[in-house]
Amino acid sequence: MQPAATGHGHYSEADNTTIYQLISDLDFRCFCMISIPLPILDTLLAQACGKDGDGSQNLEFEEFLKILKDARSCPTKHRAMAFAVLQKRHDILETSSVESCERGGMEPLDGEDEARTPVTVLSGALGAGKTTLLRYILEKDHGYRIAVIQNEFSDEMGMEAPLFTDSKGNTIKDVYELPNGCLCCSAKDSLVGTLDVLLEQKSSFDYILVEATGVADPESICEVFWVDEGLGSRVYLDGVVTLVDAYYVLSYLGKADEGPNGLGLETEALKQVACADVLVLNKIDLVAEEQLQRSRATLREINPAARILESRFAAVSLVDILGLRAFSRDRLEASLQTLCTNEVEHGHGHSHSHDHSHGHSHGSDEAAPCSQCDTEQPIGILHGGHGIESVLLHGEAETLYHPDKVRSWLADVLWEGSAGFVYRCKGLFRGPSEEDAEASGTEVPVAHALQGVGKLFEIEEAPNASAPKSKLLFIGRGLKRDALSAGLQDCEVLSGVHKMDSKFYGGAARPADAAGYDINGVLGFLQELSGVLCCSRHRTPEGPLVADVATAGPESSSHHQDQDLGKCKVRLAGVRQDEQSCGCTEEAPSTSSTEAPEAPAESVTPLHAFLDMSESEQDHQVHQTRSRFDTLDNFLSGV
Ligand SMILES: Nc1nc2c(ncn2[C@@H]2O[C@H](COP(=O)(O)OP(=O)(O)OP(=O)(O)O)[C@@H](O)[C@H]2O)c(=O)[nH]1
Repeated sequence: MQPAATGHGHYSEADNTTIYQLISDLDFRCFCMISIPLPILDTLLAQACGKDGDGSQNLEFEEFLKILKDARSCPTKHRAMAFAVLQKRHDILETSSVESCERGGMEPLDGEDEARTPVTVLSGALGAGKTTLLRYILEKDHGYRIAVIQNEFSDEMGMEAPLFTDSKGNTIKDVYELPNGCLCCSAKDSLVGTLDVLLEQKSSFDYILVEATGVADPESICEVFWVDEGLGSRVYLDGVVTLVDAYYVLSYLGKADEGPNGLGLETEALKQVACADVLVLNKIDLVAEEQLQRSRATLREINPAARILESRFAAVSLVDILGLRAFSRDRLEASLQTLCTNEVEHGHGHSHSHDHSHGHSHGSDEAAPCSQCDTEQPIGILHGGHGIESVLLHGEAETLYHPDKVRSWLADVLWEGSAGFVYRCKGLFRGPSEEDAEASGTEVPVAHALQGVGKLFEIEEAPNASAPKSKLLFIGRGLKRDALSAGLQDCEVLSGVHKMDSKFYGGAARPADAAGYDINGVLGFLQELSGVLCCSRHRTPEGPLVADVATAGPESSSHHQDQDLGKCKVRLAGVRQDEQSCGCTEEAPSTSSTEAPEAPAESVTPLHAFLDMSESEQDHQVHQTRSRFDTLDNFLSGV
């Protein structure tokens, strides 16, 4: 198959008849790496669908068609995430853990709530009191008709399915036990299946409680509700309630000091705390007040945004754990208000840490604003000796953040781990509305709500929330606060420039500023990555350079058969402006519209140079380059 390019460095406008051919020969992984402008996606889809009838497609083709449809069905603002879907499908990343951000419906949207059933996930370490809480809930007169999904980790550990009764002593029939396996692993499919079955007979209940095993990773469970589009239209995650055994909590969580290599159950326990919306510190009858205080402080350190309740035999007020709408945009405000921070100069790398376990605690039932931290500073770091930290980023009152840039940045943070391991993130930030950002960039700031669990996140406008200052909270392990701070700073809407140029440059003044490389570098990179590009380029009347990346195809599909992340890294590194070998220049080239782009003589960072770097330097380089690549995505999608 011959590419559409007419020769080295000579490109023609995309020829629709060849697009499908080109793309179908592409290594999908290469394809995934490229942001595809929507019109191109349409063309691809049309071409692919046109191919439908001729009986020549195979399984791979059908998969490809589905990918295209998925990508196309994403609203424009989610397109970047559609590519994550592609990535996921084809396991592009080493970790195989890039997850789709296609939200299945985690957050109850206005007007949709009634049609959907709330789900509360009960998590907590082994023996912390989950079943006790479940029983307590079911026996209360709460007005909900609750269905229960339980999960036992193994037959050996599993007992007879316990009998649950309601407030009138009647046996509850809607109790479903999932087969062997941990909910976050092998039993995940069973959970989806069980929910499907349950939802078929929705008339008998209006609330679902899922009790996870003590070793379940809550992130993975939340994904079920977030990622599964079919489910998401019928259920929403109301909140994650984590039971904590007051007797064991300190020793349990303290063990995580052993570091990432010593991960055992304590890591899951930490995650369960980190991901919680509500923490129930149970079994307080077994501990002295002093231990209780330290436990509260520890929990507060790990998850400063969660509400902490205390209980004996899980007796808590049900309004504090059910019907939380914890992922609701409008609830974010209140949850963020409880956070206090300490000082780090925004963007200047000057930092202090601050251990909240000393001097003051926040009380048990509600985190009141902290008197010691009432002067809000740009970044707050809260951490103790358990290895989990929280970083709270603050924006200046007048600073706006571009939602698409924030998405790209978060994709990098959550999927690439560029700023540590983030278990949970949430926040509100001020920025132009999506509409404004996509159109002319006229800014009428609105609040945008961020919710993230594990690698999944969602950003939505939150018109009802007031965000006088942007606040983003990250909870995780090994968080790099400077990287987080710098990343957020990169998302700022630059005054005066954004309005004029954001459509093309994602807020930066010039292409070189926006992406850190010029179009020759871009083309060289894409060419190297994917073979040959069909491109045209021209200058707009205002002067900026616009590239139409129509499609890309390899010289031969086998060329990329063995492409793995390592090689992608090298190729990605090839577009770095500071890599002389990539041929990039800082200024936008002055080539006229009729000129074909010159492919750089050497578009790849020499492998030996890359390999000679330390792992952290490599990661840094890849991170840098990926950010630029994301900016390139913005750039191209604005064309
Ligand atoms: N003293 C005391 N015991 C409690 C309390 N809450 C629960 N228990 C007991 O702790 C034990 C474990 O409680 P469960 O509710 O089964 O704990 P679980 O989290 O469901 O346990 P797994 O399913 O094994 O993960 C039971 O014997 C409970 O009666 C409490 O507040 N105080």
